[in-house]
Amino acid sequence: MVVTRRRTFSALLICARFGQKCLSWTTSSRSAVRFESRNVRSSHTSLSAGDIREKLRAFPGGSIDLKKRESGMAVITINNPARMNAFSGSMMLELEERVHELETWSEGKGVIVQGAAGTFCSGSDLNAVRAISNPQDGMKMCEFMQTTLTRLLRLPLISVALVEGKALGGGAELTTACDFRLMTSCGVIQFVHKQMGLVPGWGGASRLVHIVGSQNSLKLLAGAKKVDPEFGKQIGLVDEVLHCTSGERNTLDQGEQWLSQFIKGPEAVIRAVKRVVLSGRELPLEEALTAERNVFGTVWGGPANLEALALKTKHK
Ligand SMILES: CCC(=O)SCCNC(=O)CCNC(=O)[C@H](O)C(C)(C)COP(=O)(O)OP(=O)(O)OC[C@H]1O[C@@H](n2cnc3c(N)ncnc32)[C@H](O)[C@@H]1OP(=O)(O)O
Repeated sequence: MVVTRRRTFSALLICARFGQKCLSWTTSSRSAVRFESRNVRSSHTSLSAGDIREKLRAFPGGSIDLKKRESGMAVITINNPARMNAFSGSMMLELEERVHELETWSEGKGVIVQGAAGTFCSGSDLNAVRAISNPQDGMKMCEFMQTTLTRLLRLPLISVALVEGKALGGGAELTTACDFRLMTSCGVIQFVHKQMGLVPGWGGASRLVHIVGSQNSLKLLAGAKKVDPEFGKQIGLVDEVLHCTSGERNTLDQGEQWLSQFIKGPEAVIRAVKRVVLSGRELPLEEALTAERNVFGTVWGGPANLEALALKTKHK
């Protein structure tokens, strides 16, 4: 973990070797984030992550399952069907472990995040929420989930949230921590926080503004508006609508088929694509341009590039 204290947003370091440490910046006097090509760590000096782990561990149930395929596609399943895939405390901890596994998976190209048993995720487990309902614990839980979801979004893999059934509260926030959102025709994304007397805290509001803009975000958050596939596509939250069929397998097949069009080819190139988009999304232009050059250097003259040149590839 790297903690560099600064008073402003501006400290930014770009190093030449994108393959290892690439970029790091500090975000405020209270927190620091290190962004590496394969790793993100966040630490708030006034809040201890250690004791929230203990508290989260006290709320077991469900699991976060990860399957990594030889094709370079992984599937994360939010698995707690008895509670509509709500996040228990132990599931929050497990998600962090699964994200770490993906950070160290050098053959990976894509990841699908889905819910078990025909629904996506109903947010945090309300039983755990009741038990840690003081503001300090709430903020620590948010810090923990923000860090994990930021790391999920920054994986060098193209990520897809596969929304079958309902994505509510923290479940809606989770969808925004993926590059794309696919939704079955009977799916719903709803930021129900306002109806719970809350606002998003897992980073979902900040990411939502980047995806759909502030006007649409206000509508979704202040109106706790249900997003069906048609409205989702209209505002740019949903990238593709899938058939609503019975059977989880079928929906996953559709999701995998959709994602496979973007992860064809060598992993070095796919991961480089994700990295240049990530730096464009997260960095000021000058820094993004430098990062882009550095990533370019990792593929220029590389095996895929040389092969394409040898084949005299034409783009008809
Ligand atoms: C980060 C901030 C947050 O995430 S705050 C949490 C936001 N989420 C919510 O408020 C979801 C509340 N739940 C609901 O609205 C409904 O249960 C939904 C998800 C629409 C499903 O409705 P329905 O199909 O009728 O099933 P149901 O209500 O009988 O639920 C089945 C069992 O699942 C449980 N469940 C559901 N959601 C949660 C949750 N978030 N935490 C804990 N348990 C949950 C229900 O209580 C129900 O359990 P049981 O069968 O009564 O034992």
